[in-house]
Amino acid sequence: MKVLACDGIHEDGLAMFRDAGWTIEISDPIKDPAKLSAALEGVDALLVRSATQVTAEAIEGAKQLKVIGRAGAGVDTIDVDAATARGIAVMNAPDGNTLAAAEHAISLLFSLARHVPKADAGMKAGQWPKAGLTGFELEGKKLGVIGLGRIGSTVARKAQGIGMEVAAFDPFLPPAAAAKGSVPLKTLDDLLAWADIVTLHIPRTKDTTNLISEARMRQMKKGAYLINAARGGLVDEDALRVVLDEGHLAGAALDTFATEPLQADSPLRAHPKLILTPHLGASTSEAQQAVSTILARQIIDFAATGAVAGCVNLPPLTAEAAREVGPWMPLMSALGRLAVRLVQAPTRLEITYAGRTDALDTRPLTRLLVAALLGTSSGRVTPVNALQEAAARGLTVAETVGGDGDGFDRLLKVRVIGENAAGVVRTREIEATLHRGPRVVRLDGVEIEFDPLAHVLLMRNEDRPGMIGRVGTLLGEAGVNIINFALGAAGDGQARAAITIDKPLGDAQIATIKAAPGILSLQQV
Ligand SMILES: NC(=O)c1ccc[n+]([C@@H]2O[C@H](COP(=O)([O-])OP(=O)(O)OC[C@H]3O[C@@H](n4cnc5c(N)ncnc54)[C@H](O)[C@@H]3O)[C@@H](O)[C@H]2O)c1
Ligand SMILES: O=C(O)CC[C@@H](O)C(=O)O
Repeated sequence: MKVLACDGIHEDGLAMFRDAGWTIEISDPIKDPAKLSAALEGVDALLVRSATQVTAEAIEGAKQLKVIGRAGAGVDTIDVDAATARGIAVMNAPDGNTLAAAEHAISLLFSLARHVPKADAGMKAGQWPKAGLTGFELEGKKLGVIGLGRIGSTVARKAQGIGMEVAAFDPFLPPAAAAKGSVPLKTLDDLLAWADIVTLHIPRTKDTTNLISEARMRQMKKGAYLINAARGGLVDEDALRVVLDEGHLAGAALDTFATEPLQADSPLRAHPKLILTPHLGASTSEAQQAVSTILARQIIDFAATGAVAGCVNLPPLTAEAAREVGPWMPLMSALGRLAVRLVQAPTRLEITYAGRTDALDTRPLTRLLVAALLGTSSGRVTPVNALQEAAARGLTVAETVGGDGDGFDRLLKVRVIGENAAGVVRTREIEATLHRGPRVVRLDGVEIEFDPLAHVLLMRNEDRPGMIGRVGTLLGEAGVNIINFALGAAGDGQARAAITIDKPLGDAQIATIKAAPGILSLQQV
């Protein structure tokens, strides 16, 4: 497995990849999508911070890429929709830099209150710039936090610690979290009108872009301050200069910008009421060590066991749950491939997990079966995009959990339904379990047992003596060994057989057996 690490990923995480046997390629930020696309050739996992933009174009041809890992929180630099459509998992490590980002926001708060950057610049320029740098005290001032998630709530706690009055706006906060928090919630309008300082801690999305528009800045108190250490594009930068010039806002501190790096000639750089830092929120050695190692653990485990943590486009699966579903995974893939051989172009798939299902997380199993079923025909389908692809291709997937295991500890029933070219609806049913490995135990209600991972011939024949011998002779003549011959009476004068063989048959050999008297159908799966 190979990882491409861009943007300066901390060595400790890279060492974990090396220890797990991965090959590592380290790169400076790759800004050109065509260059990134070329660099992704043969890469299984891409690691980025905020500099490398992972666009749809960049990952379009990345055949081997399985995971994009963001060593940090915001995934706005990654086209997650494009990654999902290509079946690529996107992971982040937001817990690793919460403290660093919160502390940086607090440092900007103090810098604004006490003019630290201006004082420092004046001193370095040979002045004694005391006059004009009178600040204000933070204790007793009102801090309005927009976004009370990991970073926002940490900022709130620290600001309360220095005696500030804190309130927040976060319409998406789960009610339980809102109820137990010590930070009162306000509407955005009320918060803007109430706060002496407003600090942003929300992701950049379609809905939050330019959230702090000129109109919103004008809702803030005259003489108030604004801090954006979350994401560029949340604040209208042109409007900010206008309200600062007019004196409506007294100052602002920005760590993040609509375009990064900020252009050398940006008018923001020269503004006397602005404090600027170059996206330093996560730049502590502790945070970089943490995000890199958290991400490495998540990606290594995902590749090795299927455990899913910190993934924005797959449901989580704990290591314990992954251990439980792990043995079922080869069976699911095999059943997906078998289902589509039985009914080509299916329109409906019904999966029932019966028997003991309490500890079984069925979501990854269903995704795996659907991925195998759809991936057989075309395109790159993985558990990440399986359900999306199913919907796009007109395949309805229904999952039922529970029901009688029919004597098995766990029994999996797969019904696959589709129409042939003549409009005839076909329904086939497979029942399978794990018993000394993957086992199909019934096919269309007939008890025949076989290993769906092996080379298998599925046969329908007239239920009369001599059939086994006839087929055995023909296979022997074809130089093929029979490993197992499972036969079951279908009750309609016909029998079903699953013949496990040691190597696949060629088309001509299949045609010869099919033509034998009494053989009604023969299919190699
Ligand atoms: N400057 C940096 O280096 C740096 C470092 C880390 C994170 N960040 C930024 O900080 C953001 C927040 O990180 P986090 O770990 O706290 O994320 P989080 O998901 O824990 O919290 C985000 C909060 O914002 C809320 N929210 C979403 N949309 C909102 C809206 N329109 N109005 C109000 N609240 C809204 C959510 O409900 C959530 O509670 C990240 O998305 C990232 O962009 C920046
Ligand atoms: O990697 C960085 O320096 C910034 C990361 C930060 O913006 C994040 O979203 O986690």
